[in-house]
Amino acid sequence: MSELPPLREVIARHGLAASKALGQNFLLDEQLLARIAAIPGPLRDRPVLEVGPGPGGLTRALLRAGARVTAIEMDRRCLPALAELGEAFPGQLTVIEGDALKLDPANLFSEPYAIVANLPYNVGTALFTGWLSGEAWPPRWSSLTLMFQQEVAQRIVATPDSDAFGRLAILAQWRSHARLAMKVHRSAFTPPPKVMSAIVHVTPEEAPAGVSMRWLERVTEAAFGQRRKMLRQSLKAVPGALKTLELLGIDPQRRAETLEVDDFVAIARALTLGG
Ligand SMILES: C[S@@+](CC[C@H](N)C(=O)[O-])C[C@H]1O[C@@H](n2cnc3c(N)ncnc32)[C@H](O)[C@@H]1O
Repeated sequence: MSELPPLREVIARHGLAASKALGQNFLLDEQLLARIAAIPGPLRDRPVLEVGPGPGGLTRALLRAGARVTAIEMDRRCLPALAELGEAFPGQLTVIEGDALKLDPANLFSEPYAIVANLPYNVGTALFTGWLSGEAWPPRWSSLTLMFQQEVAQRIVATPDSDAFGRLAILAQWRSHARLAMKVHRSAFTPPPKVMSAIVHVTPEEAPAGVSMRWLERVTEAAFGQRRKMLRQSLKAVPGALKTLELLGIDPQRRAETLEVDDFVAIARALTLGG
């Protein structure tokens, strides 16, 4: 294991007081960071995209695991600390200064890459939905290992018949496997956020044939936009949807959250076929 200065020292030496505006809550416990870096599986010589490395705690864990890391960070104050880290792991770390919301990571890699990130809540959710929403499948990434507020993580892995089940679960599960990999107590962060966090791990699976993402989104948006209503009401505005329920034998008196992910896929497939 490379000898590196403790993260607290790196933060103090580079004046990296956590910025609220940038959603900075740093992880400093190196054992915890090593466990997070192990979630994607063996990383030796594997390309990894890390979004929001900050002072580099998770980054050093990924580098120690042998990954070839490309890291995107928008806080330029962190760049000297990350440059030092790069020197300790020659040839393993590339740092890009920028806003991950404005960059297409696929352009940075020539082979499948694992994405790992501990991001501010709003940025994490926006990137997550973007990475899962492309029509092209499988995606260029091989897995997502992302920290969320625990409540959001639970919505991503939710199963039917629960309040947490909705658009996010369907987006994450209809052609991927999503699991809650680790809960992280708020006290693990500096400074501690108000709520608990959890890490979700997502791997792509084969996409069901004949389903367009656009139709799936349209149906789930309508169905969960009025989640307390029966489907015959909530899906009224989606052309062909009520007829499709009848053809598939889905009772229109049911509410969206009682349907399986596969039911939404079947509805979207019929609508995709119909136009
Ligand atoms: C919650 S901190 C985590 C830092 C570090 N990965 C850790 O685990 O200790 C989030 C990091 O993401 C960076 N960040 C926030 N928004 C970003 C964006 N749109 N693009 C790239 N980095 C961003 C912040 O500057 C910060 O360093």
